[in-house]
Amino acid sequence: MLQLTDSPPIQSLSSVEDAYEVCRRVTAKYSKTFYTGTMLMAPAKRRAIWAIYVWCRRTDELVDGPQAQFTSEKTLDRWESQLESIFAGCPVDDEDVALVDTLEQFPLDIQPFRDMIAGQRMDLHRNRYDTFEDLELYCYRVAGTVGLMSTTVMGIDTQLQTAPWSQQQQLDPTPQAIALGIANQLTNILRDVGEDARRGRIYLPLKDLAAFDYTEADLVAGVVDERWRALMAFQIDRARRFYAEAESGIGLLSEDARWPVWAALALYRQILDVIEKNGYDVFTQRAYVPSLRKLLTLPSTLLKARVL
Ligand SMILES: CC(C)=CCC/C(C)=C/CC/C(C)=C/CC/C(C)=C/[C@@H]1[C@@H](COP(=O)(O)OP(=O)(O)O)[C@]1(C)CC/C=C(\C)CC/C=C(\C)CCC=C(C)C
Ligand SMILES: Nc1ncnc2c1ncn2[C@@H]1O[C@H](COP(=O)(O)OP(=O)(O)OP(=O)(O)O)[C@@H](O)[C@H]1O
Ligand SMILES: [Mn+2]
Repeated sequence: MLQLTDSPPIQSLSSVEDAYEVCRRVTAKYSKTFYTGTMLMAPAKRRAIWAIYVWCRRTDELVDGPQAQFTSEKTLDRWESQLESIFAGCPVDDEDVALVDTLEQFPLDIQPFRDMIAGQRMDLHRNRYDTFEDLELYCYRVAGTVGLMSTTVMGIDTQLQTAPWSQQQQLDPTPQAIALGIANQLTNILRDVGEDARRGRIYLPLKDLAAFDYTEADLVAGVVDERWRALMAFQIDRARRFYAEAESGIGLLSEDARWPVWAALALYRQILDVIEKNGYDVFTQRAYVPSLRKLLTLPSTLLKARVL
């Protein structure tokens, strides 16, 4: 598991190549979907995403990982200081070396990284969300921000920027990048309802539960009945609407980024299909897309990347 080092800075940090290899291994281990997406990318962009993935994973692990019980606001303050150091070109530990190198090649803005930490601060103090608007802010912070980081690395199609008709078109894919992050986070929340409830967290908006006459006690008990199925169908439909919004922005990305993003979108969205196939029982079984199914999905995403 990833650990945030409390020890004094390591004197001899790893080489850039070794740091990227660590990031590659961590991405492959913790997210087969995103690792698959990165393997469709050009090498420089692929390893930059690995470096960002590891920073995001370490940030999430502070509040979600095995050391979470020791994490306080001060821990996140220290992590934010380490972030400032990285953006100043000064790595503190081995994994930072890869992100420092990435920052030398891609003009990443520090704000989405700060917003991600703000999202983790919400997880420190909050384990219920009354409305979808409350939840949407959380999803922006922990996932929409990843869309912004990733888009900077993948790049926007400059030919579109100079086309004669470009003034009339929306050429900035920021809203769609954020939408894909939110869609992924909503999917992750639906997949992990049982796991999160066992840790005392309910991300599903309480107003949504009430609208389907389903209680927090039902959720903690893992009740799967007509009320639960209707509530989950409503949640899945909303997540799919965010995926649909994201799709409209992929064509604005650099050509070499479109297939990886179509692939990552399609693979993650398939988790929703598996939840439906499992009868919405996210309490006793974890919905996942088998590796073969992931591979069989790739050709159709390549076609979409070329045509749409
Ligand atoms: C192919 C590609 C560019 C992928 C980006 C990979 C990346 C940098 C992901 C970081 C994910 C991460 C660890 C974030 C920390 C907080 C967190 C855990 C967020 C949730 C991710 C779940 O990750 P995982 O499945 O590994 O977690 P489990 O432990 O298995 O639960 C999230 C669901 C957020 C994921 C959000 C994204 C990957 C953003 C996607 C958006 C884009 C790539 C923008 C595309 C651009 C346009 C115009 C559509
Ligand atoms: N956090 C987890 N808890 C339990 N099982 C997991 C977890 N992560 C992955 N698995 C198991 O690993 C296998 C692959 O699942 P999955 O594709 O979701 O892994 P992953 O690497 O987390 O992918 P992604 O995060 O992109 O969805 C499945 O058997 C799944 O049950
Ligand atoms: Mn995972």
